[in-house]
Amino acid sequence: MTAVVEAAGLTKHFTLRGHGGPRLRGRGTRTVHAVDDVGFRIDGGRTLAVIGESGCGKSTVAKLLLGLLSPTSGTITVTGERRIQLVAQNPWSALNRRKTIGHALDQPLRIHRRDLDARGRAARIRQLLELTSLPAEFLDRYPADVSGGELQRVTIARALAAEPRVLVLDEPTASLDVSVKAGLVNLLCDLRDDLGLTYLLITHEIDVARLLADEVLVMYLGHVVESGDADEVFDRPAHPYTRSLLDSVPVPDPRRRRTLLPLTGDVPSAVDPPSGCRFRTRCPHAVEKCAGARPDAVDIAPGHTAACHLTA
Ligand SMILES: Nc1ncnc2c1ncn2[C@@H]1O[C@H](COP(=O)(O)OP(=O)(O)OP(=O)(O)O)[C@@H](O)[C@H]1O
Repeated sequence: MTAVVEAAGLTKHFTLRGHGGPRLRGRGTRTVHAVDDVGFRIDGGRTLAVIGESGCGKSTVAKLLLGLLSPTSGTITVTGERRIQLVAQNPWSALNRRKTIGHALDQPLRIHRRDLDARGRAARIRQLLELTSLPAEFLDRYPADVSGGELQRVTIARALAAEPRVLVLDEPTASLDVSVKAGLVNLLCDLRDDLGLTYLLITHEIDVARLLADEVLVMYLGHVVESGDADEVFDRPAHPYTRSLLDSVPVPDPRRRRTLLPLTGDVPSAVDPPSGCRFRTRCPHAVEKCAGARPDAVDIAPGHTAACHLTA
């Protein structure tokens, strides 16, 4: 396996200046620890899911990969040509309501496939619709004429027009009904396998991560608290945060139910994160040591690590 995406010591701090913001409570400069010393790799054709509550740094990792932000320190690299596309949560905001779907698909081809003439682009557009299981008559329709699930397929088709190797899927199913979610997840699996795509999936939907991910990175307040093979992490979570996060999701299969440790309270501010283990202020098992040094990631099983003083 060869790594297509690799992050090492990846760190992004945002500086809040002046005394205008409500978070500053006065003058001076504060630092938002959005992403701190994060490392991972995604091999070609694989899916890494980054999971965690809102504010844990998932979108910041995605923006660093897309090159929309530059790291404060550390690196995030993509091998070969940097062909990465984003599939965002809200397909309505990603598309121009006044332009047809045909236009939305033609636009990226004009930029990324200069080798194609009008006829070549029309053929490629038909292929893109087929790839995403959309009918050819969609070409003349407007975003308002199709359902949310169909529109998300259009945004996937549009992303594919740029011939990417890597797709960043940022909450791709969050705006969709449960009934259309499964179809979209299946489509994403098929596209990955047929086109050899590599995915970075950002989600707070554990069921979607379970279906799509090969590997999982669990983030809490900018830190990676657990990572590894998806089945291993989901079936044998080692970090108290992962266990609580998974316990917050209803599980229909009683064999998969664990002792419930649901999350209580909110994620603390990333401006002044807790010392040591950042989860300690909400952790039911926290002991004095947890406020001291940041726990190192230790091996739980081959390819499965957790950063908790109590599992070390
Ligand atoms: N441009 C910015 N300036 C200041 N702080 C920021 C900025 N972008 C993100 N943050 C902060 O960085 C932290 C991580 O945010 P991020 O959006 O990456 O989290 P997330 O896990 O993706 O959450 P969500 O699911 O809500 O998008 C949060 O505390 C957020 O407020």
